[in-house]
Amino acid sequence: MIEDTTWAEKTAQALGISVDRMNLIESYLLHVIEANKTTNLTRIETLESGRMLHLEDSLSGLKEFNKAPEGLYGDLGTGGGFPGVPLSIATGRTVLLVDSVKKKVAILEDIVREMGLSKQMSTYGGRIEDLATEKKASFSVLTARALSSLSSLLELSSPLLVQGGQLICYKANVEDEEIDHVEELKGLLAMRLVSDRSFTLSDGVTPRRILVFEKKGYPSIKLPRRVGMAQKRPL
Ligand SMILES: C[S@@+](CC[C@H](N)C(=O)[O-])C[C@H]1O[C@@H](n2cnc3c(N)ncnc32)[C@H](O)[C@@H]1O
Repeated sequence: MIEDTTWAEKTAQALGISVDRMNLIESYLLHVIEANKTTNLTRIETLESGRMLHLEDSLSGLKEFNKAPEGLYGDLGTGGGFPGVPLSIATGRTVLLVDSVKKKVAILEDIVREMGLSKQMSTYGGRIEDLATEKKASFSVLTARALSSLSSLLELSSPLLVQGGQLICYKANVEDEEIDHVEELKGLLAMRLVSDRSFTLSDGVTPRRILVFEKKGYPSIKLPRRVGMAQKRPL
């Protein structure tokens, strides 16, 4: 119990957020771990590993997130709500949690309601490509962790973003070829790399790379392509 308090306090201080918000973020993780006993939301099952691999990791992009333009925020392929829920609680920014698996989204909806966070968080149970048709050029910031290759992420995000809107990608190791490839797709997708930061999580070994892309101009192909194409047949 004493150790739990210390973790939330230490993390809150390191990140410059209030202890109350950090406690709420940790409480969300506990809800996810509980729900995970009956439905597969995440492969992470313990509080200790969840603190690092879900909470610390989700919040590791705060620096980039805080610089993103004001406006609608969406977490693409949110799964158990990461990084969307921790980022939303930490900053007070409203979020749309997007995932194609309706069962997962229904559980997130329940947790969010139970925690009294429904005003700040809503869900979309469907594919990103369909959201792009329904809410074209509506988002100022998007996040994506453990979702797809960079080229697929840029293709899925471009039609959703307003001009100057940003996509924050949480990646592990990225090959130079993948970066070169998205450079080549810059004109086609109207998405350009604006920041790139690499580090390890607090265990000293888990690699993390945060890449931020900005929408500038208009894609030279019609987006979204047919549902599934961006991930099955990346450009
Ligand atoms: C590996 S999980 C990552 C979950 C979470 N972002 C995390 O880092 O813990 C990827 C999630 O993306 C969702 N997903 C994949 N492709 C999608 C698409 N085209 N539209 C909506 N959701 C998608 C999957 O259902 C899955 O829940």
